[in-house]
Amino acid sequence: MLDLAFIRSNPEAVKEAALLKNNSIDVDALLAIDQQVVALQHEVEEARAKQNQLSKGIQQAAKEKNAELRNNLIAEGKKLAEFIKAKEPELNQLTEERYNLLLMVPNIPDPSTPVGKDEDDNVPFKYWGEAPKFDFQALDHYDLMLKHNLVDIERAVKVAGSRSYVLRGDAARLELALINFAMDKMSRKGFTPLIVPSMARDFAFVGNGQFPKGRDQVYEIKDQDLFLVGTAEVSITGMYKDEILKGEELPLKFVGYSPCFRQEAGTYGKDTRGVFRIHQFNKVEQYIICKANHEESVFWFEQLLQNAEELIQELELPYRVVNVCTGDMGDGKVGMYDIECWVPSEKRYRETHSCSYLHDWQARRANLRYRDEEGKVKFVHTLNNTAIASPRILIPLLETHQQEDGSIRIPEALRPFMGGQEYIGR
Ligand SMILES: Nc1ncnc2c1ncn2[C@@H]1O[C@H](COS(=O)(=O)NC(=O)[C@@H](N)CO)[C@@H](O)[C@H]1O
Repeated sequence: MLDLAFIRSNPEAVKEAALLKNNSIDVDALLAIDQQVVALQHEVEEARAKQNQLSKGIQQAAKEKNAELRNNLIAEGKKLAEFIKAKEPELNQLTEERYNLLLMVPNIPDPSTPVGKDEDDNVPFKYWGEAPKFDFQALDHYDLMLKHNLVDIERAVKVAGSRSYVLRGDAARLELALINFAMDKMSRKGFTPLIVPSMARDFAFVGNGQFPKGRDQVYEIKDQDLFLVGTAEVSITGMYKDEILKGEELPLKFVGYSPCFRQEAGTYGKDTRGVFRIHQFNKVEQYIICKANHEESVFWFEQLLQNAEELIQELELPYRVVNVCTGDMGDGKVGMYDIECWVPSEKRYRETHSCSYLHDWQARRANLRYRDEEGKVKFVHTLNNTAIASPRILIPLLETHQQEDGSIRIPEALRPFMGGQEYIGR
């Protein structure tokens, strides 16, 4: 959510952002409702002020035993009370309408964001590692998993329906190793490890921006104000709601693990082979709450990206980083980088990480605030990036490190988390 004062004084900038982000918000309609709310608020406050004066006058008239004046003033007070009673429902309804429109207003993208329609317009700006050259018939991740009995999709589908999977044997151990590898490295970087709820209340999804627009992607717990999170970002965004943090305790740096659940509505038929796009997966999430300062946000944006790059480099996976364009970045982002790992079987890069900074767009929605050194209460800035998301990361990992004998080399960095094991399938 943007500051209403900013929208009032910069309608054109907001309209431009909406256009760039394929966002259909009608800024003029929002401002028209806003003017009605302000006018009505003014009328009701004036009436209340008059009521206060009248009650003083009534007391005074009673003291002076002036019954006629007292009765006139009481009658006037009744008329005012009726006026307020009549206006309040209209004021509440318009205020709610304005709030619901405010939730649909996109953030202003940073000028460095490429203008574009969709992911095809994202701009790669960094490459790392050489795509492996196999002098043997390389297998894709699903065939590798079947070969080593590392997955059971049929039985998973029996239990949980489409886009589900069972990881078996060393794949199950590999996923846990990857989660521990990420949590361990990020903890040593001073990020506080969290294991957060995968169920959260509506306000947390409004807070991170998943609601109202992305409601169709979320599983709901029947008859409770609880929904399954698609990312620990939702749970962490909700944790500090309504608190006022001390400036000196910022930035808060979290590395949060949670199972993640996504309906993947609208992706029918896409990425149906293997474990690329599934309804439940595990993710280790980097999350920053920092002071409301653009330079500080940009610093952490680069840091979160670098943290993820270090993890991927230790996994010895070739990747590239793309600057996500305005049409693909979503409403809340000021800036967004995706990391895409090379997938040999597809001979292309595929997204494995997504890094964003949002200024105070989430903080306004979730009411996350801090007191700065001058004692002023402000909304914080928030940022997030994937550290590791599995099993998707297993795809480049298994394919890239497959050997001619069909075994899979476990990267050095992961071995301590796999009991020192060096290969799968040997
Ligand atoms: N349906 C899915 N199946 C498997 N992995 C997924 C799925 N959706 C997302 N992921 C993984 O989770 C990563 C982050 O998801 S994201 O929506 O892009 N971004 C976020 O959730 C942010 N909170 C940063 O992690 C993706 O890059 C991908 O690696």
